[in-house]
Amino acid sequence: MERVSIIGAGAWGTALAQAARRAGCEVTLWAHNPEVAETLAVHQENRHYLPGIPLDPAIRPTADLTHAAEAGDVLVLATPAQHLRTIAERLHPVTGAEVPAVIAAKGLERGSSALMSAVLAEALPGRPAAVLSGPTFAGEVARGLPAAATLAAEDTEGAAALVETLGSRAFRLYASTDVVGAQIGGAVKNVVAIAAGIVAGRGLGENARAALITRGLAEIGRLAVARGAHAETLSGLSGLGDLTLTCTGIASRNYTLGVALGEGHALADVLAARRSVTEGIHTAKAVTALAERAGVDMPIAAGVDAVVNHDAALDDTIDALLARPFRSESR
Ligand SMILES: NC(=O)C1=CN([C@@H]2O[C@H](COP(=O)(O)OP(=O)(O)OC[C@H]3O[C@@H](n4cnc5c(N)ncnc54)[C@H](O)[C@@H]3O)[C@@H](O)[C@H]2O)C=CC1
Ligand SMILES: O=C(CO)COP(=O)(O)O
Repeated sequence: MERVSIIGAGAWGTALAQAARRAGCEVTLWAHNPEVAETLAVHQENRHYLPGIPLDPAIRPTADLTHAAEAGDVLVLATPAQHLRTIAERLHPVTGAEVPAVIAAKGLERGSSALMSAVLAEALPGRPAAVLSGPTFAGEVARGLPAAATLAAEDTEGAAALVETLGSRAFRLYASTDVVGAQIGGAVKNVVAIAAGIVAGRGLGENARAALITRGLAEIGRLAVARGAHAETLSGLSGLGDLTLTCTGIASRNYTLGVALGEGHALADVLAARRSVTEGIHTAKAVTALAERAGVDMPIAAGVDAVVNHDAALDDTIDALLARPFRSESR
């Protein structure tokens, strides 16, 4: 039986623990907060981040990172993106260099604008790194409803091996070698989802949301290709698949944040009422800086960054987007 350690017991880490159990793995689940590990052990339920879903009692919760690292022949990193560096640095001295690390976080690092694979290369050097990304709301995956995602690793055999380890009937994984494309799709869709939510919350209509999703995909594609991704990855599960889910599904934290902003609620009030992470806020800042440096036009991401990180007025930002000059659709 393969031993898998999931690092991060938020909604997604918990769902991945369930998926790995269904795939027949021995699973350890590390929680940053000892209280979460305790509730997982006592109730076989993640009452903090994924309430109401009974978990496989064979999942082994722990708050001891060294123990979790030693218990896994595969590590799945499911912390929020902004915490991945610190956790990976703590893992460095306690894991073997041969242990593959699968990045399940979706985001760019604030400040450096680095992809999670670049963060990992610095914090856990020399490790085979893979990326798991796709349209996967945690609650549905935890319940065992069917879902599919991209499992990308530069090494084809490594990707295929991880698909075998983590994939199952209800959690269908598709191997890819496009580590960059899978990460950019997964990270930037959160930013576009905030914009899609704003469109819905402001009552701008279904046409506007479809336009926003499509033009959002265009700007994700421009950045991804500029960073060396394959264009076709962006029409796959980690691109169009996740973008569609997150820009329409009411289980999305990013989309519902946008809806609330569009309805006129203040960002601080929405965030104060949430325990869970809304990745698009951080990634909006990071991706806007990255796009500026790379000379890639990303007006939707820049608009979201202006609203959520720089207090720009919503209606002015929407007006500025609508006033942009007409251009060829292929640009
Ligand atoms: N929830 C979902 O449906 C999916 C989430 N993801 C991605 O997975 C990542 C984790 O998201 P969720 O599990 O949903 O988060 P969550 O909001 O459910 O939980 C947040 C997690 O962060 C942990 N945390 C808080 N402070 C920390 C710190 N200083 N160091 C380390 N960990 C800390 C909390 O203990 C908790 O485990 C995100 O990048 C998200 O985009 C990816 C696919 C699906
Ligand atoms: O990544 C996700 C689904 O694939 C979860 O999206 P949210 O973080 O917006 O809830």
